[in-house]
Amino acid sequence: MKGVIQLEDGQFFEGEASGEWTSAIEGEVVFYTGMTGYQEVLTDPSYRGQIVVFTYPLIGNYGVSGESSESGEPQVKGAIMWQCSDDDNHYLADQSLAAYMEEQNIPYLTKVDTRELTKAIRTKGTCRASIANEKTAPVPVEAAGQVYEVSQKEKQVYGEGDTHLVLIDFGWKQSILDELLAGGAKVTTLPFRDIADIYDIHPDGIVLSNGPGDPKDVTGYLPQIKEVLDTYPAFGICYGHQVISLAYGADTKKLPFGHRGANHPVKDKKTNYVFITSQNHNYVVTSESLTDTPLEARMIHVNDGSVEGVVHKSKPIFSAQFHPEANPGPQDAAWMIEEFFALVEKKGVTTYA
Ligand SMILES: NC(=O)CC[C@H](N)C(=O)O
Repeated sequence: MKGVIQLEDGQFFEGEASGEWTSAIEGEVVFYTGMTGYQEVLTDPSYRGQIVVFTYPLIGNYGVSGESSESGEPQVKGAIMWQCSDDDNHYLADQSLAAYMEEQNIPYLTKVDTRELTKAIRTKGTCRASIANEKTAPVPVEAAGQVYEVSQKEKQVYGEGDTHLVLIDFGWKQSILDELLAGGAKVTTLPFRDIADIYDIHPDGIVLSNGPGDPKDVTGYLPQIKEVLDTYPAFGICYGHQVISLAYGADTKKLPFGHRGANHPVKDKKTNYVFITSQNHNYVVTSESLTDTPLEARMIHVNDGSVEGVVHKSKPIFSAQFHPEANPGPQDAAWMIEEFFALVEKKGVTTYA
């Protein structure tokens, strides 16, 4: 059956639809360049409500496994691929990607020229798009507040380690929790709306999670978040990094088409090392806005010079715009999580060098 994705500016790309739809599926369209990691992308709460274009032509070649989801449900609104595999030959696979997409009711198009579509997004910038059986113009509204949908309602405790960390929930990924548990922590996940409860928990440190949409959606909570940051050692990942920066008075802006993939080079200004990172973000902290804050840019994206991580000049607080927990992607930045543990456990901060 025919399927069409149309962008806000009227450009459209035809392919095959995974179903017959009574109305168009709409969302912000973004592209992901990794060859692997499709299951993590589809289930990462940071992708909430987005339509993801996979630029690598064959998606799904190692199937879908119960172990690899980043949350309990698919988070994307839809997906665009050249080819979606109906094979699942990997020994850990439970089902093929095509079967998973159908079972989970994720609308998708195949046989779309994803390279051409990606070039259109790069030229026009991130925008809304619609997927339908016939050409349909998307309604040009800006979706907002997805972070309120994905941050869980109740706090929850995981693990029994001696180091107690609170994971501030803006829509945390399973692999961030897994890394903290693997490091030997007991982890309490706490919805950002309940951040004031942290003083009853008395953690050794806090991790601010990833999350969907614009970090300014949580502007009303920034004064409370700053007080908490002033009190506990903190590490921010992606959305968490943006929130730390906003809380200390820096600003964020939307990139023209974001960074999403598994091969983004980042330079650490402290050591001059460049490492390859997994990324998934639309927004960045603007470097000029850091000038009058107690933060400084430590990590820089090698391709476009944007801020990829900050460090507080006098407090034990640092952050990454990328994903040190990887999943999908390379684990070159895993040292940052070790560094955070060292900071919290006061063993003296190490570096990966
Ligand atoms: N992965 C994330 O946490 C994404 C952060 C934010 N939603 C952005 O797009 O920039």
